[in-house]
Amino acid sequence: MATFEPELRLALSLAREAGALALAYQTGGADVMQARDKPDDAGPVTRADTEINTRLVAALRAAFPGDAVVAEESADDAAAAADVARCWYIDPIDGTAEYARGEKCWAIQIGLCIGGEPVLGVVYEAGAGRLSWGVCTHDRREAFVVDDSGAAAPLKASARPLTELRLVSSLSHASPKTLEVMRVLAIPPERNLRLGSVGVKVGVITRGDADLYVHPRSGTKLWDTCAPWALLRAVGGALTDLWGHPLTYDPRRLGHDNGLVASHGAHHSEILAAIRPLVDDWYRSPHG
Ligand SMILES: Nc1ncnc2c1ncn2[C@@H]1O[C@H](COP(=O)(O)O)[C@@H](OP(=O)(O)O)[C@H]1O
Ligand SMILES: [Mg+2]
Repeated sequence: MATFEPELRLALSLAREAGALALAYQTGGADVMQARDKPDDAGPVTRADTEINTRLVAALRAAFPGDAVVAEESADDAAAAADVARCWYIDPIDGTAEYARGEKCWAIQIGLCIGGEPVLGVVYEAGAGRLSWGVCTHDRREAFVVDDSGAAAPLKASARPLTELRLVSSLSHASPKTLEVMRVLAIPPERNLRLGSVGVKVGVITRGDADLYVHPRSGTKLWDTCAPWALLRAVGGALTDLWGHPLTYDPRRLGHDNGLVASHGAHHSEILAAIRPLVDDWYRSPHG
């Protein structure tokens, strides 16, 4: 039986350790965080991103030497993972822009894909004191959220009807296309919660506090979605590109160039159908 207990235990302890380091640096202020911009408009990076990246990659390689590890701040060698069945995708800090501004909506994300399918995910929102984990395999389907006191509760997505959908969307990478999505789905502004980090946004759906996350543009990468998608799969949610195609986890193609639609699952196909005329209008054909 594949329960992935050793993998889960290690990922949880690494995430907690990394979260403590990131919080210590964030509390230290700008001089300690050392935020700078990556080349080619790739967004900000801080000392916590690079140091946590190094620690997580080393620990996972040591514990599981046969596995591939693809991590945001050392992704130049990602293509070498293409022929390895088990691949970890690591985002040392997702929502770095928010982290560097001293906000709370960022997360340490550790995900494991097997044969291109996310089976295990840990998303630690250290600033918010919330750690979510999920395992979704043939033998085990479980997802929990644990607070800093250690109290754990099972994750459970909502099944709010199409007429009452609550949206989560990007804070730092907003797109005017989101307003068009809100118009066709009749979602008023007060039902659009804007937050940093894919893991934080998907986390809101896995706790039933929102139903839908749309990122109507490129820019997210496999390490942004792997761990959150494992959580969402475990609670019966859905995640596709804007056309409804499943996401592919091939380390030779790191970008989700066709956007993201994550939902509680119950109305995913209706949501895709409602936004399809917009999507067709935005792009002549799926690219990437
Ligand atoms: N248009 C875009 N350009 C660059 N990066 C983008 C992007 N849209 C999303 N991302 C990346 O996707 C992640 C989630 O974005 P957001 O928090 O806005 O939802 C962030 O990862 P990092 O914070 O790990 O760099 C961010 O950099
Ligand atoms: Mg990220």
